Amino acid sequence: MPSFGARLAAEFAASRHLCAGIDPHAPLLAEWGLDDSAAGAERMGRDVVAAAAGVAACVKPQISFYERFGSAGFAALERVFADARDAGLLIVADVKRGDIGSTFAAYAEAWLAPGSPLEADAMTVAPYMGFETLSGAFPYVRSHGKGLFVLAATSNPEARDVQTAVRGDGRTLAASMVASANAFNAAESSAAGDTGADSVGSVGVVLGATLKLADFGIDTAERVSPALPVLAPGFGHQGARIEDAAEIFGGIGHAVLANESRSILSGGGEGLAARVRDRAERITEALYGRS
Ligand SMILES: O=C(O)c1cc(=O)[nH]c(=O)n1[C@@H]1O[C@H](COP(=O)(O)O)[C@@H](O)[C@H]1O
Repeated sequence: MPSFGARLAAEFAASRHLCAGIDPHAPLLAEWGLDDSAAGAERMGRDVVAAAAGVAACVKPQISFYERFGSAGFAALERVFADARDAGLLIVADVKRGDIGSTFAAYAEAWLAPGSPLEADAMTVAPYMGFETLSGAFPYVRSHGKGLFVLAATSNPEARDVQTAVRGDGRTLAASMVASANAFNAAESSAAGDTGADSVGSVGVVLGATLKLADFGIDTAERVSPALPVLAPGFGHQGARIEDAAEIFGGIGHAVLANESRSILSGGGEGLAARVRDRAERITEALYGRS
């Protein structure tokens, strides 16, 4: 299995940078004429997968909306994942897990181990118990083509106080997560002898598109090798404009996955495919000046 970074690099080479969010909020299910149930959430998820196939780089199911329904929700999610795998879409499980190392390792097993019922390609992780607590996921990253997206500078306004806090070494908490992800990727690529100019790391960060990243101590002009994958939520409903992606992310924009969830899902199931295609074209145009 190629590394997650290599699989992302293939998506970027095909100019695919959209991450289609699967967030079955109750009001959206109602708008789609679906029940607020595991079956409704499954239908919406599978429809997003069908619309995103060949158009988006990945789908990002937000697990909370499935967890609401207990075991039925997880069974529904397994079928959404199966469709995504069949469609060749990368699956980013938005689980935002974080814990002491030994427990985190079990979360990593649940979401990243080959053959696990909920096997995804990458998961979102909360590093606020220490970046090193994430190490239980590293064997899946190293040997099974899996990836992580580490929360660094999140799109929500409440995050600012915590994530701009300055550590003893002078770095903001957000910038230290970026540095840790870059250091992991650099060490892995040199161990693997994969230092090509187009190489992409397997451990990325979450940077909200709603933010002025400089305020978080993040230097977007700094191009690193391997490239740092950036999962960028905040477009659409939270106010950031996909047209501004190049301006927001600067030199690190070429490895951005632009996520939109509610703005793609709202308006009912009918126009879904057109909305997904529209966002995919717009992000390509924003990053490359063409669609
Ligand atoms: O990790 C995430 O995906 C995430 C991080 C962040 O900083 N902000 C953020 O909104 N998200 C997720 O991205 C999605 C955004 O949804 P919309 O605002 O509807 O596009 C939700 O699933 C959030 O949980």
